[in-house]
Formats: sequence, C-alpha cells, structure tokens
Amino acid sequence: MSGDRPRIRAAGRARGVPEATVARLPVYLRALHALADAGHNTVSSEELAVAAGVNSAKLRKDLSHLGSYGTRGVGYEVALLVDQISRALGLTQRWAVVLVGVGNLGHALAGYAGFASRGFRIAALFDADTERVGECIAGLDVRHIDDLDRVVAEEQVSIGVISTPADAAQEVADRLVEAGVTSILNFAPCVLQVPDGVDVRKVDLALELQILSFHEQRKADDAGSASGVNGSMKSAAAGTVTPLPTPRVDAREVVGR
Ligand SMILES: NC(=O)c1ccc[n+]([C@@H]2O[C@H](COP(=O)([O-])OP(=O)(O)OC[C@H]3O[C@@H](n4cnc5c(N)ncnc54)[C@H](O)[C@@H]3O)[C@@H](O)[C@H]2O)c1
Repeated sequence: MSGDRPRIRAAGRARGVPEATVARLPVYLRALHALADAGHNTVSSEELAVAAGVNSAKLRKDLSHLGSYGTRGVGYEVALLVDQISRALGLTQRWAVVLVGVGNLGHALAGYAGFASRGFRIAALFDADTERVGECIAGLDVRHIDDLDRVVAEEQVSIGVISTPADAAQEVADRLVEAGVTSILNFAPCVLQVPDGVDVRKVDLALELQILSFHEQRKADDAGSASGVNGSMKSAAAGTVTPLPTPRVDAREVVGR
C-alpha cells in the first residue's frame, strides 16, 4: 500500500467528529446543494434543519464540530458551509473506487452517474466469472479478480464496493484489504471481519424495510389504541408480541443515526 495515500479514517477521527455527526454531514451537504441551486446565499439553522430532516439544535451541534457557528440573525453562508462540509468529508479530492461482483446489482452500481457527481471515480470493475470478464459497462471493462492487487496499487484505490453473493463477501473483503483498500461498502447481507484501520459501511435495503415495518406496526397499534381496540390484542392477532404502546420515534432519526 502506498504510504502517502490519503486516509479518510485518520482525517475524520483526528478532528474528533462523532460518527453520528459524520453520517449526517452528507445529508446537510445535499440540502445545501439544493438551496444553492435554488439561489439561496444564506440559510438559517431552522431552514437547513427542515431541509435535512433533523432538529435545529442537533444541526447546530453537528456544525459546531466543524467550527461553523453561523452569524446571529443571518444564519450560515451556503457556499462557505458547502466548502467546510466538503473538506470535512474529504470530498475536495476525487476518490478512486473499485467494485467487486458485477452481477445484477453490480451492473446497476457501475452505471450509476451519482458517484461521479459526488466526488467518486469508479476505477475498475472486478468479477470472478470469466464469462463476465471483458464485458464493457459504462466505459469500463470488467477485469478478473486476480488483477485486483495490481489495479488497487496503480490507481491508488482506498475504497472498495462488494456486490458479490454473501458467501463470497468475506473472501473478497480479505482480498481488498490485502491489496491496500482501507474502506469497504458492503452490499452483501453478511457481517465482515476486518482488521483495525479498515472501515466498513453496510447497505441493506431489506433491513431498512424491516425498520419501516416496525414503524408501520407501531402506527397500526397506535391507531388501534386510539379507536379503543387494545393494541396488545391487535399485535397478538397479527402473530407478534407487543405488550404496550411505546413513545413515537421519528423514522428519519433512526435511519440517520
Ligand atoms: N444491499 C442491498 O440492499 C442489496 C440489494 C440487492 C442485492 N444485494 C446483495 O448484493 C449481492 C449481489 O446481488 P446480485 O443480485 O447482483 O447477485 P448476482 O449473482 O447477479 O451477482 C453476483 C456477482 O458476483 C460475482 N462473484 C461471485 N463470487 C465472486 C468472487 N469471489 N469474486 C468476485 N466476484 C464474485 C458473480 O460472478 C456475479 O457476477 C448479493 O449479496 C445480494 O444479496 C444487496
């Protein structure tokens, strides 16, 4: 691995920004881009909080970690805040990404233009299936996984995306780490073991649906209670055990945590 390769992890933690704040920064950035596109030069913390779907106290605390406090009566300067958040997220440079597993999902990800517009360059696509090797997707030829080490070194790749079946994902993660990749985005439904210094983020749409299902069930229970039907009985009839209604939780807060 190249000794002078930039490291997301080292930069983020050195500034002491909490992980939950880091997870919300991209949301603020997206909201700020939309405000800038709509011609706003400044934004109040309340407006930005609404646009980002968080409460304004949390937003002000998050931004204070970046040393951004806004101006009383004016709010935040949109362009300045975009710059500060982009720097904190390491988006002032383009990160090279490799994608491993070019099946149904891999095809869709490889062709997704949103990565490029948000500062990421897909440097190479890999698969173990020789039938897929050589196929051209979005201007890139699929390479054999055995070329991974060489390409990661040549292209200075720090981030790897795994879209293989779950039973291949750990082996692929090991190969990525061995090659020098220090951040992994895992789409396979499994937990990966990685050494210290390697960050893993998992994307699982089924899990997100299950969280929504939890909230749907709570809403149904609440509606049942409000109309005089016992919530516990209603849940029991649906084959689940939910003893008592609990306080409402904002789904956006759960997902964004
Ligand atoms: N996170 C989500 O929300 C989400 C959504 C859909 C699918 N998935 C998951 O994404 C993964 C891919 O799904 P899919 O439908 O694209 O599967 P797929 O079978 O169409 O594609 C998988 C690809 O991985 C390749 N592969 C297998 N072993 C490999 C290895 N060791 N090295 C390199 N390549 C290898 C296969 O040749 C194939 O091209 C699955 O784990 C699936 O469960 C996740």
